[in-house]
Amino acid sequence: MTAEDVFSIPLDVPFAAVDTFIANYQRVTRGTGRLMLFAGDQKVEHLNDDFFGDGIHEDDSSPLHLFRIASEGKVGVFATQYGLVVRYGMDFPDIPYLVKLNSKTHLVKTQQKDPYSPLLVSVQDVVDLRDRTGLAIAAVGYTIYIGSEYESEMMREAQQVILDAHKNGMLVVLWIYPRGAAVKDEKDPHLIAGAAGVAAALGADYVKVNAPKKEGTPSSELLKEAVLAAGRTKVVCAGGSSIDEKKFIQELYDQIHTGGASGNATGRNIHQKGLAAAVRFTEAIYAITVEGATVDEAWKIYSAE
Ligand SMILES: O=P(O)(O)OC[C@H]1O[C@](O)(COP(=O)(O)O)[C@@H](O)[C@@H]1O
Repeated sequence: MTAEDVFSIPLDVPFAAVDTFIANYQRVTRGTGRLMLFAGDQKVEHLNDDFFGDGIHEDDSSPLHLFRIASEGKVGVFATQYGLVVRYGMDFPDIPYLVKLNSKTHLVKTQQKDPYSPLLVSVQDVVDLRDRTGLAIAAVGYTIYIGSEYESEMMREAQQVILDAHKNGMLVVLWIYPRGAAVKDEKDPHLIAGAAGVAAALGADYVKVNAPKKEGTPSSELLKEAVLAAGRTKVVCAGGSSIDEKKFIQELYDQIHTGGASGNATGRNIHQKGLAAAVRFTEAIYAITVEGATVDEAWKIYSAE
């Protein structure tokens, strides 16, 4: 264990919120610090492309599928937008939630305009919902596109989100993507490490980055620079489009055990499956991420009918 692995409560969590912060951390990581984040924010991010069409199970065509998976599967935290939480949360009170505070669609391409994704809902709205309903809203999330001409506005909002969330005992996951006309290679390992460093400087608990890529070096090796740059902010990697399950499990294992990642943020690879397979895949991912399973053990969990 290094000095970076030690769980410490950030100093912007006031005394009155410390117990809530610790309880949320314990709940979403089972006390391991490793986060299995089930990403269900693509209804906005990718419109219906991720939910309907070739290779996507028909179960995925309704938002209910996301909630069923999060409820029946093994998930550290389920990330989705505020509107979905208020529409379905009454039927799924046991899910640990992360409310994604900003989102944008993919219709306007970065060649047309630099991305900007302002807040849709405030931390206070989320706190009010949590306190009024008793839902287990353990965290909030925010996406920053560094390199965009609007990065300063997103950074300022993200900083405020962290202050407000910590004041209320909630964890914060920042999604940070280098993106926009100024960015030549979004997956450049040095740039991804820069994104991880931005999250550390803002005081995020977790940062979600894309897995770095560079010809000739395994991605998990490249990830080490980002994990070092992030320091006490823990790094989790994005899932990406659906791939072969065994390959996914191996990549995740390598990200954690070679790259030093503290978990994963996975959407399509889970929810594009039918309910039973999706639930089994959450169990396999959870086993690798939180329970220290090997690739073979996780594969057995997924492939057992
Ligand atoms: O596993 P997935 O489906 O890639 O989801 C992980 C995350 O990546 C996103 O899909 C966004 O990624 P992009 O902006 O690169 O498309 C988020 O919506 C989601 O939280």
